Amino acid sequence: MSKHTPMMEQYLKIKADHKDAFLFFRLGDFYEMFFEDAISAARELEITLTKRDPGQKEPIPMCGIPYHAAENYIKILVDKGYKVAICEQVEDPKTAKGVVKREVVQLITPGTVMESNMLHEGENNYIASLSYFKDGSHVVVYNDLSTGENRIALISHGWDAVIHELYNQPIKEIVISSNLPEDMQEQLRERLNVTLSYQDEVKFNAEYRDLCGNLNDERLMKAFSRLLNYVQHTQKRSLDHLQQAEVIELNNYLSLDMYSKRNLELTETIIKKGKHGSLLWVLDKTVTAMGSRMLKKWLERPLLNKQIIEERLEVVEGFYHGFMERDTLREELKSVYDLERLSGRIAFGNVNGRDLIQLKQSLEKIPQVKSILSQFEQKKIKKIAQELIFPEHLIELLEMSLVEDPPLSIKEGSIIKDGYNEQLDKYRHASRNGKKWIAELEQKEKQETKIKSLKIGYNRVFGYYIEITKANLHLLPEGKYERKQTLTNAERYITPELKEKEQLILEAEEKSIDLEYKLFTEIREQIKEYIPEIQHLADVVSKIDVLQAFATVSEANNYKRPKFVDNNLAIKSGRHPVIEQVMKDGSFVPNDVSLDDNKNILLITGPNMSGKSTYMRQLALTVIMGQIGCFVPCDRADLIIFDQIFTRIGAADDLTSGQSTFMVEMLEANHAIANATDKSLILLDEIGRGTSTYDGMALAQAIVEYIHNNIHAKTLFSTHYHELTALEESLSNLKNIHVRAEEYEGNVVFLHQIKDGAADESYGIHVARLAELPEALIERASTILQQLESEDKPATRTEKIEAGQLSFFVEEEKPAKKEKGTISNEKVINELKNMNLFEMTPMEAMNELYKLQKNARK
Ligand SMILES: Nc1ncnc2c1ncn2[C@@H]1O[C@H](COP(=O)(O)OP(=O)(O)OP(=O)(O)O)[C@@H](O)[C@H]1O
Repeated sequence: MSKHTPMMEQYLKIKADHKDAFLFFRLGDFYEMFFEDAISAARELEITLTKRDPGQKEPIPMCGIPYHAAENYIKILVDKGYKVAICEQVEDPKTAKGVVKREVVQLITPGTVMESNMLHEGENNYIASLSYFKDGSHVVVYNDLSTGENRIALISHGWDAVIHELYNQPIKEIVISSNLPEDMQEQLRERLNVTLSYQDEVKFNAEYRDLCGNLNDERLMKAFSRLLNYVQHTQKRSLDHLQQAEVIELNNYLSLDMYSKRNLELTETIIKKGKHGSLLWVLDKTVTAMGSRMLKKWLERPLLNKQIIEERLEVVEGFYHGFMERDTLREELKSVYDLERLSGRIAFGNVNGRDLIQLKQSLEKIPQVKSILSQFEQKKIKKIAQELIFPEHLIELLEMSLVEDPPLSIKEGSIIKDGYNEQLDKYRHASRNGKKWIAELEQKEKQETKIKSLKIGYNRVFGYYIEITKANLHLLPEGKYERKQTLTNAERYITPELKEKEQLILEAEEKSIDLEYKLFTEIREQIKEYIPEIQHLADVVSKIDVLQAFATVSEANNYKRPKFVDNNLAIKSGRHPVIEQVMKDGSFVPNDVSLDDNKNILLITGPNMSGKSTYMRQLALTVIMGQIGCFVPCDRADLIIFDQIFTRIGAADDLTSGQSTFMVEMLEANHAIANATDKSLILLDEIGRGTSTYDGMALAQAIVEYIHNNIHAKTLFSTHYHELTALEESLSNLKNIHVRAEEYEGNVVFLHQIKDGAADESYGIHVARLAELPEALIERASTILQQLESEDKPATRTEKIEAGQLSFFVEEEKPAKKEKGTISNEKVINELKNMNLFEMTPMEAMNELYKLQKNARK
């Protein structure tokens, strides 16, 4: 015998199929949760935990929420990464025999929400699927259910590349096979902060054929099926708006690894994780939510194809010069609603009348947008105007059928226009006539009874009634009306005629509401046919919006159209697009950059805080802006099309990865070295500072040499190791530059100007003074510095290099700059004796050993 009631049995059975979701179990006007779900939901939603059958030996924990307020609670849970299974009563309780039948009608998960209050306007909400194949390749599918977008990428360079690809995308949930090794699952959870879902079935369903378009790789089809199977399993309804899968050819885009996406703060800042302060924040002058989403996608995938970049720049230039027309264009675009998400809701079946009016108003704007575009001189802009094809019949349909200001609900009538449907007109006529008859009756009765305050009212319980105040009751002839209700100050009456009319009016109203609902759903079905056209239109409008935004931001900040050249990168008076905005007062100091094949490594020295990292970042951001087709912050730019950007910049240490600062530094450097080509841009900021001086300097030098000799990538390398500036003599393609600072009355003045040659001083102590460290401490540091400088002992860094210590990493030994005394064998033995091996890193030990051996051989 089961210890549970039949309803509880039903609950447990359904819950068993939805173990990873909160089961919202419909009981009358509430969604109830039981057992563990109730305990967790009470905690997460801050609602009261109660007990079912409290008298029993083992009462069941329970909590509930009113069904009409469910959306807010679902949002809280989904935002926290949980899933919610909505279990409804699927038969009428009045006619049900035994326990009412219940079923899960929808599974709401972080990646599949459709409700607009759970989505961010300018951001996609992706659910992704990840599949791996025996040949070592992986396939990632991105789907945004709210817009219908489907995109697929094949990644053939192993697992790391998958993480780099997925990083920083607005993914809320990833569908994987339950066989994916646990450590990989862990990385997805930790690094990407997403909900993981499992779908092992990847069978290709014939229904998906249209969505697959021209996918011809079995791996892509399988991965896509994983996603579609899951989405269908969770949504259990029409997904007609899903668009044909588009393959992302990763080789067509500038590749930005995870570190660069983060370090360059393209779409969000490192610390606050917000848009404010990112490059997106500066560039986002779009006026539609669709445009804003497209801009973000462009920023994440800058182009490699010069022709497409030039086409975008061409349009931006056209918009740039036609500023009056651009202003008008922006105004018109502002009234175009989110066509992508509207079409998603149409297919999904959750649009209301207001959404459809927004659709109509947006479509009505298109002819104006078209006509403004055709006023621009630029041919490419005129061409875009022709791409704005919009379904005129749809406007007619919406115009004919819907009132201008429909209510939010689609079940209470007042949506459909008079004249659209004959039957509806008849019902409305009957109801209006009935109401007119009642108004006339009121006048007639007033005259007959001479009671001026007599009125006819209506309430849901008694229907229509005649109301007479107690003070006037004496004027009413006995038995004229039938008494229905007594109030403190009045009596309410009815008459058979009034009830007869009431019957007619109510019947007509009820029928017209039902009919309106039916007509509305029919209109919605008809609109579904237009979804591909609306989506195409949305795409073109988004593109126009992004390109006008580029022109707007370029004009406002005096950016210049870049020229793309093959070899010699030259930027005149370049600026950092974000910092110059933050500084606002125009005090940002512009700097030139020159990188050619003969001098493709710039070694940057200069005091702390002088602007080394800023200079490096500004180059990367300029390159990215150019390759997305935007003008760039400078007076003139000859840019090269880079295939990849690698960065190791700033203090953006990856605390979540559980790695030490130095390890992260090495990982990032290694990633660059392993993947960069001579078409890549590498930015390395103070490599080696995370370890002991010698280790750090040795590694820094070895890395520069490696890039110089083997990779030939354009590289910016900043360092505090002044000793490295000597490399200019041995590495022919390396050039020293420095950021200028001057000392004035004992203080350092940062000029933020880049000059040729190496910096002569480090000014570290001056910066410490700026940071207001105690004066006594600063003085002590100055004394120690003087001592160190005057001692000139073998341990000074310059000497280490000159003694050849670092040539362990160098194939060809550098000529020593100055003669320094050699170390005698006795000294070697003494040094060996004094060496404290337990306090040395392996690298330090190796360096020492090498040095000793070298000296012993002399
Ligand atoms: N070109 C410039 N014009 C005006 N201000 C600048 C410029 N470059 C940098 N700065 C200012 O100087 C500050 C420090 O810059 P940055 O972090 O690039 O210095 P750094 O040399 O890399 O310092 P550290 O060596 O300590 O990392 C920036 O936050 C910015 O406010």
